[in-house]
Amino acid sequence: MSSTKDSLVREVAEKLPSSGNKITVVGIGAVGMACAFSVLTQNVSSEVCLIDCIPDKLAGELMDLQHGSNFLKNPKLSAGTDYSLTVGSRICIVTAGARQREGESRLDLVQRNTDILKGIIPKLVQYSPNTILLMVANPVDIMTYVAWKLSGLPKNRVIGSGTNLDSSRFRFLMSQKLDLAPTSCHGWIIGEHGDSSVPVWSGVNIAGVRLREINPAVGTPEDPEKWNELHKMVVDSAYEVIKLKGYTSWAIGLSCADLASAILRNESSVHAVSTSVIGEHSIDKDVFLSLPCVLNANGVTHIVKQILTPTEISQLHKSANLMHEVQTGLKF
Ligand SMILES: NC(=O)C1=CN([C@@H]2O[C@H](COP(=O)(O)OP(=O)(O)OC[C@H]3O[C@@H](n4cnc5c(N)ncnc54)[C@H](O)[C@@H]3O)[C@@H](O)[C@H]2O)C=CC1
Ligand SMILES: CC(=O)C(=O)O
Repeated sequence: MSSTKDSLVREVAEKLPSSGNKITVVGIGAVGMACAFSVLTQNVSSEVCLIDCIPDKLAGELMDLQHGSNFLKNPKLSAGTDYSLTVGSRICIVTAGARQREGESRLDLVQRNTDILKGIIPKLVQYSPNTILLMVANPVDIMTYVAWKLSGLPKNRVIGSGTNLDSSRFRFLMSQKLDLAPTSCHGWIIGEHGDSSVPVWSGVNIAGVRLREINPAVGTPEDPEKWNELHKMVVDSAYEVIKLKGYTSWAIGLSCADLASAILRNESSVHAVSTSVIGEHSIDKDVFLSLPCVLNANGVTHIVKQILTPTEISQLHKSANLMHEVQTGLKF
């Protein structure tokens, strides 16, 4: 007797195994789930695979998302500890790792998270040799360098979420000070995603009107309006949120969905992401830091040659030197 399904539908052609826009999220803690949720609710991808080392948590998160399928666009979801599930991923978002406890800096996590990546990156590349790695675990610039080394992938396909988040925080804070929408406030934070990040005050503008043309002291200690406090608030943001709720999640999840969308849609849009910066702005260290990058289906294909002031270049060099110093002591 034929099954109900066989009586209902007749196969006329083979189903394709994948949508072609599969995203894997490794590490399904607060950040990983915020990434997955943002990707799904914003229709960035219709196929999401979750990987972690805790089977029950994976099963629970998978069921919870599946129960919401009717309110999404019928996504194909999978989850497990077995990396064969990740096969054919266009993007792998790597959030697995320890997070800062209150008072810890991102750099304090470096060896712990390097050790974790050793067990993750080779397996991702084994099952998805054409993938783009989007690194999120902290300290993200160094983890991006480590992932590049462990993966054997070309540099353009190993990207760190970098200061896309810091730039968003900056633009939000600007919007509060000017009573304008964040998307109308233009400003870039480059360098380290962390304490040595660099605000590009020389370029901060609204509708092409640079704030430095109105007030040449913007972003300097001499400024009576103390605009430079905005950058301090950006640097303090993660510490503040971690103190209040234990971790940060929603903004980084949205930031990663924004980056994944640029890649899958082959947008060639410009984002502050962590990339190899040796040779940029005379940096002579083999480190990854954020600069404005053109993102598309081949990862980072161009770096925007931002015109920086001598102060901004010197701050960027400090970021690069710090990353290099920490990298030199790494065991991997
Ligand atoms: N780049 C950025 O802008 C941001 C980075 N982060 C970083 O993201 C990372 C994750 O943060 P949370 O999600 O809050 O931490 P969490 O503790 O909530 O989640 C981490 C997850 O990783 C999993 N994991 C650990 N080792 C693993 C392994 N070997 N294989 C697979 N899964 C493994 C854990 O089981 C857990 O589910 C941290 O390093 C944090 O500092 C957090 C916010 C922003
Ligand atoms: C934790 C972290 O890196 C952030 O929220 O910026």
